[in-house]
Amino acid sequence: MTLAALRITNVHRIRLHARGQTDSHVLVPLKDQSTAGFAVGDWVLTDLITGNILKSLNRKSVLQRQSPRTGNQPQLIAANIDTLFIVSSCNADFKVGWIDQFLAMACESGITPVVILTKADKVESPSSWVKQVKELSPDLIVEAVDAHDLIQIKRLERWCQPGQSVAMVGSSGVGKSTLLNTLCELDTATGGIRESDAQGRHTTTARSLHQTNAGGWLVDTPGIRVLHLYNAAEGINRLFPEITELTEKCHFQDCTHKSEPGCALKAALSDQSLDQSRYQRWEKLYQDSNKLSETPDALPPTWQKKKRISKAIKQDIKRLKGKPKA
Ligand SMILES: Nc1nc2c(ncn2[C@@H]2O[C@H](COP(=O)(O)OP(=O)(O)OP(=O)(O)O)[C@@H](O)[C@H]2O)c(=O)[nH]1
Ligand SMILES: [Zn+2]
Repeated sequence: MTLAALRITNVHRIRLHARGQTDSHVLVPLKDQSTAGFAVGDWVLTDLITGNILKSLNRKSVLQRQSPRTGNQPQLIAANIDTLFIVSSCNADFKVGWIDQFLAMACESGITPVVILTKADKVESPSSWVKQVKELSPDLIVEAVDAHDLIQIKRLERWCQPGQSVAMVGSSGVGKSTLLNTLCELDTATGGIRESDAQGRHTTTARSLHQTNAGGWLVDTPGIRVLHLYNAAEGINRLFPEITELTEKCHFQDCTHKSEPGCALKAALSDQSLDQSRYQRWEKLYQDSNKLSETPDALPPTWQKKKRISKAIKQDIKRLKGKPKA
């Protein structure tokens, strides 16, 4: 038996591609293993003689979404990732809700999010685009670049050093393949699996792991156009810490922040100590993450809870009635 730790570079329906120190391997999972259980970026202990995967090594992080096919099952996007490049462009209307979902997904997994705005060469003032994104979250890292420009792309290399792994997400046409080609010096033909779409445009279709010029790893994740968060309550909480803090002060532990008395969120909205737009973004993320979730992060009031609410209201009324008149 010759053992080696290999890193999964591509996941196909019946086989996996993996890389060792210097060579590439094709692995066929055993009968009790399914390729769906592996993610690009996974480390596997393999017997090089038989090609059998003996063990999947523990993941330090995992990016996953709700499977678009099976609903509430998780679908693995990538594993062992340190940084998530959320790619948008300076000449497209970037959708705040879309960026928020990826921010929550990164926060959930303990991955550093970095927003990359491509096509900075096509606009007069890239800084105004950067400012718009920075308004989403005070600590958010945002970089505006021309994805073709090797010198500008050097700014992204601090996340691509040896031992580091980056995953890249973004809608079609924002410049992910261009970034991949510049960061990894690939030519388009080897940059990924590309197919023509209905308009005859070339588009990348498979997730894959590539070594960057700086010595790290980059996972391209084409085809992630719709994202339904999977188990992202913790990520949403981390993204909106001031709202999380308020929800802990609500009178009812399972407050839905709709009509309950003693809701700290509603109080903060009415005295304007809570930013309305951040509240709306938080609410949208929660609603989206609960749409398909098997174990919703926030449940609607149950009959027990309604009963407790009406009891609390009755107690309040009684207390007020009992108060001596001033
Ligand atoms: N001027 C300019 N053009 C860019 C930049 N980034 C990408 N492009 C161009 O935009 C077009 C789409 O870029 P791609 O890199 O193929 O986009 P993609 O995100 O990989 O698209 P899919 O493969 O469909 O997911 C190409 O014609 C690129 O040359 C940039 O920073 N500046
Ligand atoms: Zn509340």
